[in-house]
Amino acid sequence: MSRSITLEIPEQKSEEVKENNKATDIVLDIKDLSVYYGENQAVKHASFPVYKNQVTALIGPSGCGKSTFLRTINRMNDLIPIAHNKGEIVYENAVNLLSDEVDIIALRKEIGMVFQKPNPFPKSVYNNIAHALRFYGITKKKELNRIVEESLKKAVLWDEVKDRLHESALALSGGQQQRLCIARTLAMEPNLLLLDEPASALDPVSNAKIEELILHLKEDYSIVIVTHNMQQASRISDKTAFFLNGNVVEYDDTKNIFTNPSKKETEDYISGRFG
Ligand SMILES: Nc1ncnc2c1ncn2[C@@H]1O[C@H](COP(=O)(O)OP(=O)(O)OP(=O)(O)O)[C@@H](O)[C@H]1O
Repeated sequence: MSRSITLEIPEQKSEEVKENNKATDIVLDIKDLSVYYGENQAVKHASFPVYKNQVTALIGPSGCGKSTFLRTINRMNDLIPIAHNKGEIVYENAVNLLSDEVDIIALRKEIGMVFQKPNPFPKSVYNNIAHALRFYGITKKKELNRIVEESLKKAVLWDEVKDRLHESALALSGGQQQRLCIARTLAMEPNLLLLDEPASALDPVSNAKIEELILHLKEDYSIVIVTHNMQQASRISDKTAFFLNGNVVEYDDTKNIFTNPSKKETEDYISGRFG
């Protein structure tokens, strides 16, 4: 059962210490994480850091555990009765996200997730964003208007929808719906964004817009993205983790993974020899 403690993070050390200590640049430290569905082990002893203000890409063939890994971070897998896990996901050097004591609602506010298929609510564009804000107690119209506008601007959607705020979100194009889902997540002022193939269901133009948006967002957020698109991973990410059969075969700077991988399996995968 989750007790209602929030993800309060202790004060950071002085800027000087911060600069000299790489550990303070880590937003998530994954330590020996294993995830199971019943007897099936979908993630096997994963250990790697996720750095602040960077994009970390998770790549690998279908069924190798990427989505499971992502869903475990914001505890979406709690909803699957046969799922269980071992190991730790240490957030901001302070909280193990897998601990029973973590307040799941606070966690999901701080760590937002966007899925492969755009999933706007069957509500107006405005209310897609305002709905969750009201849930968190923001009810003043002026404040709601400000956050809705800011979030849509951050998601580079404002200009396209500012005259359609009270139309149904379902009338937007797929690419616009996905940027609305990103805006909805940003309205919660998250710290970390988890993106599960956010552009794969979209046309090339919308895909390019999402990529551009991700590059822009990493100035303010840390991002973990699952992608099947090798070019996309190499264009937008700083770090890449290559998953195979639940194992993290290789984790490195994206540049190294794509130009000089140290494992043969990685080389075979990125050169299209399997997957
Ligand atoms: N809800 C679930 N219940 C039982 N097993 C599951 C569930 N979700 C995933 N699995 C299993 O866990 C393993 C990893 O699946 P996962 O979806 O994490 O892989 P993936 O790398 O994200 O695949 P894809 O790229 O196709 O989305 C697979 O064997 C899959 O069948």
